[in-house]
Amino acid sequence: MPDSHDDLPIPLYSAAQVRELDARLIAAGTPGFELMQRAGHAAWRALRRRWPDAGALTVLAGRGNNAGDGYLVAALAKRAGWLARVLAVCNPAQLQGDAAKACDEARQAGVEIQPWRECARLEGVLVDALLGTGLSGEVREPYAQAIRQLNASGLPVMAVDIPSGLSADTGRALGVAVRAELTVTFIGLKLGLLTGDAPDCVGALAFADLQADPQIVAGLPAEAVRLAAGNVARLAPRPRSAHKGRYGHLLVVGGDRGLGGAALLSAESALRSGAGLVSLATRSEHVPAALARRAEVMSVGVSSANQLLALMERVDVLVVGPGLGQAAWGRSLLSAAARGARAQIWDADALNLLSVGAASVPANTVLTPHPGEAARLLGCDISAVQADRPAAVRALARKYAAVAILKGAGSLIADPDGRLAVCDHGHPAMAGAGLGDVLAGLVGGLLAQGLPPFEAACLAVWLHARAGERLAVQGRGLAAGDLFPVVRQLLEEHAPCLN
Ligand SMILES: NC(=O)C1=CN([C@@H]2O[C@H](COP(=O)(O)OP(=O)(O)OC[C@H]3O[C@@H](n4cnc5c(N)ncnc54)[C@H](OP(=O)(O)O)[C@@H]3O)[C@@H](O)[C@H]2O)[C@H](O)CC1
Ligand SMILES: [K+]
Repeated sequence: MPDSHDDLPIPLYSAAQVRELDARLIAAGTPGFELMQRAGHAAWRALRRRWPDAGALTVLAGRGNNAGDGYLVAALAKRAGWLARVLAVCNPAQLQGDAAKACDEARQAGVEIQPWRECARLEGVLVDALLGTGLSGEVREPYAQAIRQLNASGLPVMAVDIPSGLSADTGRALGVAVRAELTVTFIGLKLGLLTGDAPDCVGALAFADLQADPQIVAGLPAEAVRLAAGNVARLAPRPRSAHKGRYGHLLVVGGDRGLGGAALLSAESALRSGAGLVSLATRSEHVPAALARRAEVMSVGVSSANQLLALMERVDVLVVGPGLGQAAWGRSLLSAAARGARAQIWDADALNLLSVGAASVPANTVLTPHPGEAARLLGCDISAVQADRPAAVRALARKYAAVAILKGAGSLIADPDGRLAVCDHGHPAMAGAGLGDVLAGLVGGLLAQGLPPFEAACLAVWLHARAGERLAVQGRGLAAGDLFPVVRQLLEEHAPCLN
């Protein structure tokens, strides 16, 4: 396994699962202290790679095995001729088992071990070995104060296994969390390193498998998978005899008065992602502009549910919601769509109307809420959604018996059978108008080409996030429509159209 956070489909574990992995490896004959020594070496290697000339480090150590890792990093640094100090947040005499052994190793190497004080002098690279997967509940004092001091120091920070204060299961900062430049995590990638507050805390992520027996690791079911080129679905190459009838007919329903652009963005996104035919059912006043902008989209003015039902006869996939509004027009069209037997994507106002019981979700639907919409759908507040994003997206999938995409930092995809995927690509510049419309159209376009709902949702989220990332790092302001050519290019790279 590479020790860098490469674009690989790595399984994601909960804290309990990683502890179980630890126990299985030890039961299979690898002593716990051996694992800790490997962790110490992996962390020290990653630190030296990133800060080769630092020459000094200060470890902030707690009282569990996470601290043990930190003591061993200090011992290795000292032996390499670096200045190495450990500031112990709790009395080292309280250390037990492997952590106590690690502390002895640091002492024998000549590491200076002092009690941590708020006024303690910090120098060199700071090593966060306060809390790891043993964190439970909001961070207590004096750990919280140590974390605040570390974050305020302005010095480079490496987190051991997980930034202290970050929940390994949910990615939420439990009161306060370390903001690291680099996190070195061991044996199993934790789900909480990729979603929620993690993008603000983890920094660059390095992964070290500690030479764990792959068979033992594979023997433990993972909590989720990280989406990567290696595990997102691929569209089948197209035969030279391909014709548009083979790639689905998608209908976008939306665009109430003043909201026509959202629906058109979705339609164009579906078109650009390869759907065979794309229609747009919208307010009549938007039709001339839609035809002018995208003649390839068959735009039709609709004003009644019956008109929509007639259109639905001819299509394979529906995208309902972009610019739908929540007035009578949008309500009547959503109630018609809900009677459809086709695969559907419910986005934006379709979700808001769903949350007030204006319609019920048909089978084969993909829901694409952002955290606010998810909170309304679950009848809770947004802080509860963000407090445990994996639980929230799973609850949505179960409640509506649908595939659910929970957008936001570290987008999550769940299906009613319990599958869970995380996409840790993306960029803050993507928090803008229209990006959701483009994603909804992209999911629809992939469904129209025959991908099952969960696979279509995962591939769409991954393409959308990668495209946004590629554009944002070019330093350009990001308009939603800018994604179209980049998504197309990524699709071609990932799943070439021709053999
Ligand atoms: N399998 C692996 O991946 C390996 C992991 N290693 C390292 O081990 C840690 C996990 O070590 P563990 O001892 O289980 O737990 P921690 O070190 O994370 O922390 C336990 C101590 O933290 C205190 N604690 C817990 N919650 C809080 C809180 N909210 N506020 C303050 N303090 C808290 C807890 O105190 P209690 O009073 O609650 O007991 C414990 O003292 C893992 O992350 C890796 O770094 C191995 O080294 C290598 C293999
Ligand atoms: K830590």
